[in-house]
Amino acid sequence: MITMDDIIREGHPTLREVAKEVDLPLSEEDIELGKRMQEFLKNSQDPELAEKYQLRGGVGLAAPQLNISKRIIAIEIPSQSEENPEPLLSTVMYNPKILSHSVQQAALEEGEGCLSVDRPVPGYVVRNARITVSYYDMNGEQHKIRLKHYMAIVVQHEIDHINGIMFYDHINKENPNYAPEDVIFIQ
Ligand SMILES: CNC(=O)c1cccc(C)c1Nc1nc(N2CCN(c3ccccc3Cl)CC2)nc(N2CSC[C@H]2C(=O)NC)n1
Ligand code: NI
Repeated sequence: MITMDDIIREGHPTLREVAKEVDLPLSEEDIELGKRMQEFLKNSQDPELAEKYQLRGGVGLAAPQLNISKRIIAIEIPSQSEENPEPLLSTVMYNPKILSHSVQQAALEEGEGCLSVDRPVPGYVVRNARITVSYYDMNGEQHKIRLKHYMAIVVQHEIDHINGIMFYDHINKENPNYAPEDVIFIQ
């Protein structure tokens, strides 16, 4: 199983590379990697397993964070309500691509954290509020989905990783708490 020891930290050159597209049809290896990335996220959200294996909680993970420079990201966003246990978004995206996005922007009110960054970096990470993403799933099916707010932010954070971009690259140097007038703040 993937643990924090497998996750490379800022300063490692792979985090600044543009990752390579994966070949289709997907190889067994790439399918297995996707499954392991998703399993890590689920484990990281389980209080007992996170404690037992000292995992930091995450809702997204990109292959470059495992020192694998491939365009693969895993997203596991748990349900926010007790009634509906279904996760908000649970998928592995191969060769994800943002096809279009809103002019409207959004930012997490509390700033962003990253499993490859072992320090808090305060400031607003201003991103597109809504995006249309195409990707292949682990069965090789192509999808085109529209995401907004928290889900859109998480997917943009992970797609940044396969392009060698870190969340703090987006934080305004002069004023980390800068955000456009009409930004949507996400709790
Ligand atoms: C510096 N301030 C902060 O970190 C920060 C501080 C407060 C609130 C937010 C909202 C913050 N921000 C932030 N919190 C998260 N989590 C909250 C905890 N959660 C989680 C943890 C444990 C079990 C289950 C779960 Cl669900 C996992 C997800 N995740 C991200 N990001 C940025 S986009 C990719 C995503 C990611 O997975 N990062 C590792 N940012
Ligand atoms: Ni990250």
